[in-house]
Amino acid sequence: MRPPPPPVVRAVQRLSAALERASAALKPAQARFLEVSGGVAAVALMRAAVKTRLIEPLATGRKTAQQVAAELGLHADTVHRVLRGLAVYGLVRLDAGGRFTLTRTGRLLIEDSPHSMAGWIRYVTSDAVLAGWLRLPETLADGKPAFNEATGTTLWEHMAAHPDEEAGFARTMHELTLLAAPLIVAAYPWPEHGTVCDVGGGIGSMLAEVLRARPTLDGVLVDQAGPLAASGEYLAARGVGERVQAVQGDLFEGFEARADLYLLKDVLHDWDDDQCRQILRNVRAAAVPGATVLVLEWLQEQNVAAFPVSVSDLMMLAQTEGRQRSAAEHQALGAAAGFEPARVIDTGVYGIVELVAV
Ligand SMILES: C[S@@+](CC[C@H](N)C(=O)[O-])C[C@H]1O[C@@H](n2cnc3c(N)ncnc32)[C@H](O)[C@@H]1O
Repeated sequence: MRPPPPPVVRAVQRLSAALERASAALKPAQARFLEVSGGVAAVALMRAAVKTRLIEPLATGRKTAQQVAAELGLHADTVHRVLRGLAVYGLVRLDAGGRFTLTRTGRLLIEDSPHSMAGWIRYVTSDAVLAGWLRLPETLADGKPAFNEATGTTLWEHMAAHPDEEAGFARTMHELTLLAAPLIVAAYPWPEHGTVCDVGGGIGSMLAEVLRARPTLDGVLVDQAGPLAASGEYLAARGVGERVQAVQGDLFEGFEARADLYLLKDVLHDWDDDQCRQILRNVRAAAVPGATVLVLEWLQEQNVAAFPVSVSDLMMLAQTEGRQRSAAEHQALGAAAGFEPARVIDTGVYGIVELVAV
């Protein structure tokens, strides 16, 4: 039998086993940490790809970085490195011969492709939105709206003063709304007759899908001048232009729009509770008793961390005065403005919180 190792050797062995266990435990944590913090690179790469239309040459087939660079007049070595980075995030594929292929996710970066989300990347990486994110440390201390404090203006004033960004934002909302609209349309028992009014309805993306599903419904679209100006062409292209009345109105000053059903999709999440009550009071003032409001929002429970709703809540924190709320919170806001709660329908993406005017 071999003599036991001296105490100092046993101590070293114990220490090294402990270190090995610790490093085995730490490695996945470190890997996860780097993966999460690498998100900044993913967003920066997507922004560069949209701005230079980097992905578009790949729409016609597999290409090397040299071929992409030649088509776009870009720097070939940098194109290779950036496309290789995009491959890490699954937006393109890279083969051993140095050729890149577009993936279905990457295709969403192409302007004008079906379901393009290029506008979303433009918006979330715009200087103004980034200024809101960068102000978050101060907002943690004082709770003040990050965007407003960073830019000295609200998101909506900023949009009105920058028509290009306003059009880009409307397009972004349009892209996002089209993703969820089929689920929302399928989940709710829309009436056959009457009028649906989309309040803060942007260019009418949601309203158009409801009207297409119910050819005997009419529509009213309430929003500010910028989105309304773009709505005419869009609604006509969707074949519902003749059934929609556009009403330029302000959420806070009130508007005249008599309807059986009002939609508030991704509107209340932009505002604080007092502002939400004011908006709902103005909808109540426009409505008759018995009219229904559908609040269409991603629903956030206080103690549930979930994607995408909790990330959307942070976007609201960085960009607006609002937040994502639970169904019960929407019902409480509605009760303060003259609405009774009715059904809550989970579409799997959006919640539909039904409120009835009393
Ligand atoms: C987050 S977007 C939602 C757009 C649309 N409901 C959708 O889901 O695609 C908020 C909308 O509220 C509109 N809005 C913001 N402030 C407003 C105001 N004071 N009066 C009327 N509309 C306003 C914006 O123009 C924008 O279209």
